Amino acid sequence: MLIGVPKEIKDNEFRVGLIPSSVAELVHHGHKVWVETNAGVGAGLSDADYAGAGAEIVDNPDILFAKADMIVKVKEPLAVERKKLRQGQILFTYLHLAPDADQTHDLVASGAVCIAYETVTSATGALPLLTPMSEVAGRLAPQVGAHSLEKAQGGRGILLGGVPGVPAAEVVILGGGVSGTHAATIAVGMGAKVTVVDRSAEALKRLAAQFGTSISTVFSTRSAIEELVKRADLLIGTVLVPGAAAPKLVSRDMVRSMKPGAVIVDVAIDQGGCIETSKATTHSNPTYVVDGVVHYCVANMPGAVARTSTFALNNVTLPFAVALADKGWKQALRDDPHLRNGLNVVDGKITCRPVAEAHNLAYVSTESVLQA
Ligand SMILES: NC(=O)C1=CN([C@@H]2O[C@H](COP(=O)(O)OP(=O)(O)OC[C@H]3O[C@@H](n4cnc5c(N)ncnc54)[C@H](O)[C@@H]3O)[C@@H](O)[C@H]2O)C=CC1
Ligand SMILES: CC(=O)C(=O)O
Ligand SMILES: [Mg+2]
Repeated sequence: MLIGVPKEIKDNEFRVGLIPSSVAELVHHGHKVWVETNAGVGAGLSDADYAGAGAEIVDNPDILFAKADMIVKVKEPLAVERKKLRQGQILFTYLHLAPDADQTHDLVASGAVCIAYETVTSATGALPLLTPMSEVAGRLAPQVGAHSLEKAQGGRGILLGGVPGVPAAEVVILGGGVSGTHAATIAVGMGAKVTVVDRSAEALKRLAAQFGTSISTVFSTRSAIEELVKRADLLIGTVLVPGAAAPKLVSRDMVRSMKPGAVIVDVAIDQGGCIETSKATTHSNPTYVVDGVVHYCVANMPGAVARTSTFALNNVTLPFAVALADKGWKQALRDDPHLRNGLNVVDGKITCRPVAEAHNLAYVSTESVLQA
């Protein structure tokens, strides 16, 4: 199989779909890999590194997209990339389709086989291809939140950890899954007073066992969130319903009730965000202010630490990329029910129920596609 790795073109996205050791693995399995010129340079990976691993360096992304049997990327294809996809071509990357009608329509129209990292599952019910990036984004959230709380950034002028004699900031984290847990780790480490909200009793129990009394855990209800949001200096949104648009847990009125200069970091923005006033921003222009509250809603936070993130992502994506390349997509999906859950769109059909529901489009089961 010919595998194509284009350079990411999203704003300040420096990650890359395959690292040289992944390329070497695929080449060892008898595949050809084309990597776009400078695709890895933002993650500290040169064209020479890729050539040394057996890749061919290709200047023109149009040719790479036109020829490759499988495209391996990081972020969702932007409109110009979507135009280059073709019937039957495999696209293996993050997609986040539920909040993105334009992308969904374009992928349906392309006829491509679109497998989303974020809906691949594991035997434990986790999302193994989302996990490492949720770890990264969770760990970044208190860091960018602390920066946004600085006066020059429009924030309240509060130091997350306080100092002796002056209280620490109040950090409220909505969602205590992967990203929320990692956000709590860093916020506690910075000395903040941390509360984590989740609707899962299991998640709350796990958090209490992990953090003891260094955080508070709260069951997710509207009134609990209303009270906590008012008190928060930094509100971090990390809730997820897999495949679906994020539930809007914080209304515009709740945002209005926040302290002037408080900060929201909506990590869940890639699934549409869990705060009514959130809209996606970029690393070039990461924040905006609504009702005196600074919003940070960057949808590709891990791109900021591209080297760490690229390696972490490849550790989990490589076995699936190899299976897709070795067996072809149909057999790979037949053999692995967890990879099968990654299929979102194929041959013009939507095979991820939450995505179909989000856009009021027909749902077709992956199993029926595989039988055809
Ligand atoms: N902005 C960015 O750059 C990045 C964003 N993400 C996003 O972060 C989000 C979180 O991902 P993970 O932590 O891996 O998910 P996860 O599934 O590990 O955790 C989500 C948590 O939200 C909880 N939850 C769901 N509905 C809730 C509700 N109504 N009230 C309270 N809690 C609720 C779940 O019980 C779960 O514990 C996802 O949307 C993911 O795509 C991940 C990486 C990078
Ligand atoms: C998960 C995701 O959206 C990211 O890593 O950018
Ligand atoms: Mg206010």
